[in-house]
Amino acid sequence: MTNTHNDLTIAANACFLIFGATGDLARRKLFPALYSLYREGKLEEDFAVVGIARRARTNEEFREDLYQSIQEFCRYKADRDDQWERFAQHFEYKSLDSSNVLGFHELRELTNQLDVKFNIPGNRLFYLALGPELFGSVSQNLRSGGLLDSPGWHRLIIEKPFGYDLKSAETLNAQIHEVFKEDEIYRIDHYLGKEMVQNIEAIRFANAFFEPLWNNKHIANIQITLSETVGVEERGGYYDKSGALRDMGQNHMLQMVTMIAMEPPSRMLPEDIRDEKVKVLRSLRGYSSSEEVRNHVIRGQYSHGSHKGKDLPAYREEDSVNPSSTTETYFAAKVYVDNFRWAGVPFYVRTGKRLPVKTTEIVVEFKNVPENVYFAKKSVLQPNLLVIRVNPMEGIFIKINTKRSGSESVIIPIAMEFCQSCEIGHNTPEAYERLINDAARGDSTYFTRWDEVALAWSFVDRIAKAWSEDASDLHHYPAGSWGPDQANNLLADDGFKWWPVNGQDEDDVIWISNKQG
Ligand SMILES: NC(=O)C1=CN([C@@H]2O[C@H](COP(=O)(O)OP(=O)(O)OC[C@H]3O[C@@H](n4cnc5c(N)ncnc54)[C@H](OP(=O)(O)O)[C@@H]3O)[C@@H](O)[C@H]2O)C=CC1
Ligand SMILES: O=C1O[C@H](COP(=O)(O)O)[C@@H](O)[C@H](O)[C@H]1O
Repeated sequence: MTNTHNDLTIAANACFLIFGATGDLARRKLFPALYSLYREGKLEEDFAVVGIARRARTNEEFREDLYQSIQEFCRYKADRDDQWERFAQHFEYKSLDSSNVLGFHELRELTNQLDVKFNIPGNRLFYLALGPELFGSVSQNLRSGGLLDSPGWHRLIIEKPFGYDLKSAETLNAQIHEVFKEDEIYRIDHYLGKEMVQNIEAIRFANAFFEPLWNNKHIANIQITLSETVGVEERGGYYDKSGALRDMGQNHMLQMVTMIAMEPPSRMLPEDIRDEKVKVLRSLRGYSSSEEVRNHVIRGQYSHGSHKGKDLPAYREEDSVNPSSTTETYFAAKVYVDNFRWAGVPFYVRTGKRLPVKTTEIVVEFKNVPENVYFAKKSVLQPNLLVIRVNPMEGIFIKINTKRSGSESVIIPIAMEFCQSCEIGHNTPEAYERLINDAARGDSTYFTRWDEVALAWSFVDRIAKAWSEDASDLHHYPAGSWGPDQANNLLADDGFKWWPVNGQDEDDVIWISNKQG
């Protein structure tokens, strides 16, 4: 296997045009990412950023918003010193309505001037941090307004959701393709920018003791949990139309399944990796009938509850949510990848809002040794686990069995943990930081290609269709709980259980960890 990922140290030399520059995503993620890249030398002095939105802002006001966003959300804090002044002078604001081509000619003039001012060879990175209804028209306006006439490369980063279902995604894709070629389109799935999701490749392909066991002969099941403590916050309007399956399942969840299940690519090149991911998506067993869906997918919606003593409203009481909504805020599914490697191995996946803990974790449960011939009378052997902790804690642990020291044959489980975030602390780049840097360097490995998106929608659409026909299987769970009990039966029916996240509640396990305290 050849590793041909681009050199991470190359600095971007481009004009970034951020559409939606006064919005939540820009403030919480994009500006902090750009500042971190600057502090780390991945942006040098030959770049410019134009923030675009409708509301009026002077450049000074925009730079003040930028400063506040960095103070609040960036892993580096800024001082109002020369370095800050140098950084801020790369930012300009342009007020325009993106759905209308009128302002785009002026935008082109502005970017041409910035090219000269900052010695940029016409490279353009367009970031659409806008509502999805604007993605198509903005792409068209970029062309009509002459923004694609500059020398250099032109790339489009597009936010999720990429469509609402396969049909709408196809329409959107066709609109964008009228303007941009596939290799110029960078569809964001920010989970692919997370350190430990990217680390899956290394864990699998750089370790002699994992890859030979990475198949249905040795793996009993895979569990992926994306749990959130938050509710829908200010996004009730969007979320009530989307639900957990579209919001997290179609993208982040299935992307993690592909990273775990894909075959080793022949080279670590974007297209080779994406080809392997597509094969996994093609192998997903589709559930079509209502009965199949009910047997394999559990959905839930949070009702009134509490978390850490705080009273929490029901989903139906949240702002901009239909009071009789049947939108799921939770789903758990048993997924099969029907190929030679994974035949018969269930992938149990679950995600939900208002669960007890914020965590993203992947558990690989290995099959037991053939027979517990030696220790059965005294000990119950626990399965070996490999646990990849993605979020918020980053790291891995493995759980193995060993003889209790001094005993004759008492077997005890030991968890050996490497807490990566404990080692490097705030130096872990944020997902958006990596992804913006990758797009600026032309590395599309951790962005989703159209065929991945389309296949993921095909899988999700069937479930969504069955659900839309009959909502009687929507279970209500108290906010602050682990979701509907029915999700436990998915595993119990196969003789498994959800492993506690973060290794919590496992009193009998001895931990060996680099964590302090
Ligand atoms: N926020 C988040 O954490 C995440 C967001 N996303 C996606 O990112 C995108 C942006 O989300 P978010 O920042 O939360 O949304 P916001 O509603 O906070 O921001 C929307 C932005 O778009 C601008 N805008 C809206 N209409 C126009 C228009 N016609 N012309 C120019 N600018 C316009 C708004 O500014 P103004 O009103 O001044 O025009 C504002 O800057 C969405 O697609 C969302 O789904 C994806 C994952 C996470
Ligand atoms: O894309 C989304 O992701 C967030 C969770 O992201 P994380 O990085 O904090 O785990 C989720 O809250 C949101 O609903 C969804 O749109």
